[in-house]
Order: sequence, then C-alpha cells, then structure tokens
Amino acid sequence: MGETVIGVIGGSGVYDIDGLENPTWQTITTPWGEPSDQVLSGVLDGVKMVFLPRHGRGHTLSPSTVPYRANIDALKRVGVTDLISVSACGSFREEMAPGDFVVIDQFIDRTFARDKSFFGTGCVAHVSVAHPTCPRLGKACHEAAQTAGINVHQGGTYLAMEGPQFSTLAESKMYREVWGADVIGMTNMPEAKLAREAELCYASVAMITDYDSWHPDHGEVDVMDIIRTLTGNAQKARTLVSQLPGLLGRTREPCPHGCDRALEYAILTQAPHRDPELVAKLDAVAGRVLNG
Ligand SMILES: CSC[C@H]1O[C@H](OP(=O)(O)O)[C@H](O)[C@@H]1O
Ligand SMILES: Nc1ncnc2[nH]cnc12
Repeated sequence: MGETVIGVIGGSGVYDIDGLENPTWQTITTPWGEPSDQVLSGVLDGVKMVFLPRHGRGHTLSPSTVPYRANIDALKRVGVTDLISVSACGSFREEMAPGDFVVIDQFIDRTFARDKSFFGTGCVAHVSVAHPTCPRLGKACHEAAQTAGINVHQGGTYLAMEGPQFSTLAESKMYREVWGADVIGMTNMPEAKLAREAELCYASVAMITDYDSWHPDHGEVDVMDIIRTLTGNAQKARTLVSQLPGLLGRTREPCPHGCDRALEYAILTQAPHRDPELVAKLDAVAGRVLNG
C-alpha cells in the first residue's frame, strides 16, 4: 500500500485549481527541460495534489511546443501516482454537446512534431498502449463528474491532431465517419503515451467546447464560441477535481490494470549496453526498473 498523490494537468481555460490547503507554486527541474510552468502543490481533503497548467499560466505554449516529457517527468519526480488530464475538445457526436464531459478511453494519434518517448538509442523500451488510460482512474473521474452534476459520457475515442489550426471539413468528416473518433483535441498525445512510460495511472477528461466543423447546424469552429464555453467548463473541471480525493483515498493498492508496472518487461537494451547518460536522465521515470 502506498500514498496517493493526485496529479492534474489543466488544459485550455484551466490554469489553477480550488481549495488546496497550503498551496505552493514550486519550480521543478527535469533532465528533459523546463516543464510548462511551476507546479502548484497542496493537500485537498487529506490527499496530496499537484497541478500543472499544460500551456502555462497565461497560455504561452502551443500544442506543439508543450514540453510533454518535462511535464510528465516533473509530475513523476514530485511523487504523482494518479494523473488526470482535463482538455478542451471538439465533438464528433451530436449527443456529446458543448458543456458535456467525456471520459476518454482510446486515442488515435495523428501528431507528428513532438518527442514521443523517454527512451531511445542506448535504452530502448516498448510499452503497451493498447489500453492507454487507467480504467480505475477513469471510473473515478466519471463518478466525480456525476457527483459534480456534469453531463458526462463514459468512454470515447480522442483524435489527437498536431494543430494549431483546426481541421478542414474533409478531415473532420473523415475522423468522424470513417475513423469513428468521438472527440478531437491537440494535446493528449504524446502525453498519455509518456504517462504510461512513466508508470503513471492516467485518465483523460474531455471538456466539449464545440462541434468541430462537421455539424451542418453549427458551421466552422469559432474560437470566441470555444472561449465562452470554456469558462463554464473550467469551473466544472475544478468541481470534478474537488471530488477526486474522496473517491481515490489517501492510500492506494498497486494498480489492478498494471499501469504502475508498465516498464516491468519493456526495456530491451541489456544492462551492459545501456547508455549511462540516458539511464541517468531516466532516474524519475524508470528508476524503479533501472536501479531497483
Ligand atoms: C481552446 S482552442 C484549442 C486548444 O484547446 C485545447 O487545449 P487543451 O487540450 O490543452 O485543453 C486543444 O488541444 C488546443 O490546444
Ligand atoms: N475542434 C477542435 N479541434 C481541435 N482542438 C480543439 N479544442 C477545442 N475544440 C477543438
């Protein structure tokens, strides 16, 4: 049994969280560069919580320049065990309306201009992302959203696009009709893959802001409309987060789905052939298996 430390990555519109006891903004140094911002640490209902605004306070980082590896390393380094990502998304489903939340369970990764792994030459690892989110944590997010009175959908496929421009109409229709995606955003990849490599339980909550461009009655995405919906969504997200300590508890058992042991058999490079510099950089992410 270990201590629960809840991590929250706040997407567009979510630059802080409410109600933390002893809130402190702290600078975390990582071997992967600077995280998006300082992290806000504190205690909520007796459970440690750490918050990181994905685009930085003031929203200075674009989806392609968010330092995903530094962010995940920093959260792992400060002890996060259970990581919840909240993100503004477009919807491909009539019933997933602006203002609704969707607990994501699958991804289609269309991003191409980002570092996608902590591993590489000198320390090669292959983790499974067949089930890229933690079902236990996803269930807690669903319950938290219901308790918070949010119209929430359990399960959905998130298409991660590179951006920063929104999709063309042809892309929007293809993602929806041919590929079967439910929501679209620009940031959950490689975040989810990196969280798995760092052996973190990861759940993603999509906050729907718009119908992308496919919907005949809604026309194209308008950032002013998104921002209007985002403000209400951000408050709902903070209410959802405030329910999580009660649902997750102060202590945790090993993840029943194995998220916290994802690297157990994943590293292929034999010990004498590992690059000591890369191994040193992996201290937080993979120290459990490399130095254990
Ligand atoms: C607000 S418009 C597009 C912007 O919002 C989403 O950000 P996040 O996923 O961090 O909430 C989307 O991915 C784009 O970055
Ligand atoms: N339609 C959309 N496409 C990509 N990212 C988004 N974030 C919010 N709405 C979006």
